[in-house]
Amino acid sequence: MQRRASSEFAVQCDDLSVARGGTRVVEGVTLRLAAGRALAIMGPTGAGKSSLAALLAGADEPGLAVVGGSAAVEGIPVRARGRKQRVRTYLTGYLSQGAGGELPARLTVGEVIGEPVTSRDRRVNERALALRVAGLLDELQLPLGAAAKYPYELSSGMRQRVALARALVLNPRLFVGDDPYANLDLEVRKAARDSLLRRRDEDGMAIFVVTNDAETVRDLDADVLVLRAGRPVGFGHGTADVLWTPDEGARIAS
Ligand SMILES: Nc1ncnc2c1ncn2[C@@H]1O[C@H](COP(=O)(O)OP(=O)(O)OP(=O)(O)O)[C@@H](O)[C@H]1O
Repeated sequence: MQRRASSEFAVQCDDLSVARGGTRVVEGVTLRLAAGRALAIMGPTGAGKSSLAALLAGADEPGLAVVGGSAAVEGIPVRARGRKQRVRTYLTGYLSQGAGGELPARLTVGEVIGEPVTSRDRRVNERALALRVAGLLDELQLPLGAAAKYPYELSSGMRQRVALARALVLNPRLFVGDDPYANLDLEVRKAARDSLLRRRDEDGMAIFVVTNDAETVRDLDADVLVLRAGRPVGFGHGTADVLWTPDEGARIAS
């Protein structure tokens, strides 16, 4: 598939509202994420963080829909269907919440990682793909031999890294990661972080993460948007200088 020129913003939402199964779970979110930058969505459980991430990543979930305002990824509206939708999902790497536990059981790890490529292009150069998969395994500190194994043969931390490799295999313009370091111990977490940062700094990949971990925010030098019950209640750069909406400011001070 042809790559398009990157647009000014990897993600642009204006007064966006999102419903899941008919219930509004995100209300009135306006945000910008530029190429080469990172944005962290924070907030308590049920705030709508995963719903927003899934919508922007183009998750295949029938009940998830824009019900107000607009959102675009790399300039392509998320409401667009057909070819535009395919291009948008091609440009986006998505690591969903719990992705490591939901890898296709019947594929080998090599096939799992390569699937975003093989499912889009049947005439793939197998050798080039095998090299790309091997490069990702190495980068994420997985043994080369893991490519021939099945997901159930790996630890949960290894499966999480396989899911991350799969999200990165198409060299996305936007990475959407929902709790990306779940199940990773400190050492491999550093490898995962370095892969994200290298793509951000060298290729201009934008990073959109759902996390409540201040260290992750600091590592990524991320802007922060805090959601509560679907509504934006705080915004800032890093966790130290978040500007709160008046209601939330009073709530936090009290
Ligand atoms: N698959 C689903 N179908 C319908 N409603 C859902 C689904 N998943 C989540 N919800 C609902 O959507 C709302 C927002 O949930 P969401 O998972 O987006 O929040 P979250 O901030 O990511 O929470 P958490 O930190 O617990 O993952 C919640 O009320 C939740 O019950």
